[in-house]
Amino acid sequence: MPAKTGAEYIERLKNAKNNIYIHGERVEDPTTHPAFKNVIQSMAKLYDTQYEKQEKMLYTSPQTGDKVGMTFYRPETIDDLIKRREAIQEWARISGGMMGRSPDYLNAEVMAMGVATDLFAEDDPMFAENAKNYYDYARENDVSLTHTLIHPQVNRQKAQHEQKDANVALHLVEKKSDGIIVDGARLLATQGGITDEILVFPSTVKQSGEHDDPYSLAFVVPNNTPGLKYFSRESFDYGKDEWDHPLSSRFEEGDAIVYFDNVFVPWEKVFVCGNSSICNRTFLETNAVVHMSHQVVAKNIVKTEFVLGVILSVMDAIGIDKFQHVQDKGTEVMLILETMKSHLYKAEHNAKLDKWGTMTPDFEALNAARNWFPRVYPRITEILRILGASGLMGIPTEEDFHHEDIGPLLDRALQSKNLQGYDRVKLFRLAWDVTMSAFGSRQTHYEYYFFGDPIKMGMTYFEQFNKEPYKEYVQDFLKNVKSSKPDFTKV
Ligand SMILES: Cc1cc2nc3c(=O)[nH]c(=O)nc-3n(C[C@H](O)[C@H](O)[C@H](O)COP(=O)(O)OP(=O)(O)OC[C@H]3O[C@@H](n4cnc5c(N)ncnc54)[C@H](O)[C@@H]3O)c2cc1C
Repeated sequence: MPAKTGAEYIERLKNAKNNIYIHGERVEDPTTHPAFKNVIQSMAKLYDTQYEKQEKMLYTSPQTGDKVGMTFYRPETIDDLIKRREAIQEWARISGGMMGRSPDYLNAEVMAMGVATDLFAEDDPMFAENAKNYYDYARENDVSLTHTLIHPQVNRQKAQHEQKDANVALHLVEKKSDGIIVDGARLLATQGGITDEILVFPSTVKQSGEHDDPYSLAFVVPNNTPGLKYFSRESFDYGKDEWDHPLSSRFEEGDAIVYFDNVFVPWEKVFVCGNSSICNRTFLETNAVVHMSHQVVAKNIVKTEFVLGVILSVMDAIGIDKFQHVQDKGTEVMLILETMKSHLYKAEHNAKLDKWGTMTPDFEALNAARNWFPRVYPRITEILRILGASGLMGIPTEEDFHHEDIGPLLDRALQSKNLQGYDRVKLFRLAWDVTMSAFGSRQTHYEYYFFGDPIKMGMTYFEQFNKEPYKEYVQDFLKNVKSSKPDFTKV
């Protein structure tokens, strides 16, 4: 089946009748529900773009000859890697990088795990075959995915099996001849319920011991599998129009707690079954984390370009661009952008074929970028907030501008250096939605946490960093410093 269109994505969701709960009700049809219908339209736009820009967004399937999504592509050369990244950035531009779970993120994971399958075979060759088949299936059917990696946040000092109610977390209940039964809760699925299927994988950073084997699982199921439930958080799409909420009204992806109520998973959809050792190594040893980081860094470059554009437009609008500290803040964001681009460039141009023949970006560069961006994105939005000042609060709605008494007054009162009040508020509403709305705050939270706890990621980075050359460098330097060390044994 060729890559899907937006209409096909919507049709599948309508027919799937996934079990989603929000605001105290069960959602009958997410495609028409106020909390989901707008982001579903944005997802549909991504899929339609595949056909509007076929040259960039599609390629010929090696299996069926159909045109399939470029974001499933398995790169074999550096040019391939760049082609895939250009497709990623094409999608990211549609939302200003505000859709963290555009399908390319998990398509990269499915591709990597479907090719580098040796690890899954450690337990049973069937699991490796499953991973390979799933990549083929997802690519050929343009399956949209969410994923869930984390156990419930009960007591982080204890391993899962030590928790007071350990089986609150997703765990293996039973192995049967045709599959497994799993039960319990998992966190946190962005776009939970509004994709076709859900991937369950271990955390990218947290490690488990063998006592946690019953909680160490990797599998995939359709979202309408009996017993699978999504408990969505309150929606930040308040039903306002695009002018008032330019981002929240279109790109609010939602996050959901996932509950597996004795869910049956057929063996052919299982990749890891009760093996913490394999889980601990999954993301690194399959290079999935490398390909996912490539997507993330490419997407976050677009996001930084977008927010920098908003910052510069705000500066122009209120005539602050010549002030020293304002320029310095603009420079801070420009430096972040250029540094991210350098990471990406290094990652792509130092890419190497891995042992499975996949062109794999240089992880050193991507790992630095994925550890760094969560630390600086909050600063980027802080800068926009500081520069916007009261302008981020003086933002009447479009209806106010249409009111015959006050519209003309607002248009005059809120004028800026280069804009009439109406256009200046349109810009500042965007700045507010990037920074201060519920949607904007969640974006900052998302960038900080979505890849894992940045503190834990930073510790792993520190531990894995090759520190010896730098210590030796200083040792050599010290050796050459003229010294006359006293003989302390004689004192
Ligand atoms: C907006 C958003 C969207 C997300 N989307 C997804 C998604 O689609 N799929 C998915 O699987 N996950 C998703 N996540 C979850 C994300 O993976 C986790 O937030 C992340 O892994 C951190 O885990 P946690 O939230 O359980 O934090 P915790 O692990 O509970 O940490 C809470 C705090 O305690 C500290 N802490 C915890 N343990 C230790 C320790 N041992 N030593 C020192 N400090 C510690 C942490 O540093 C942190 O400050 C999302 C998160 C957010 C915020």
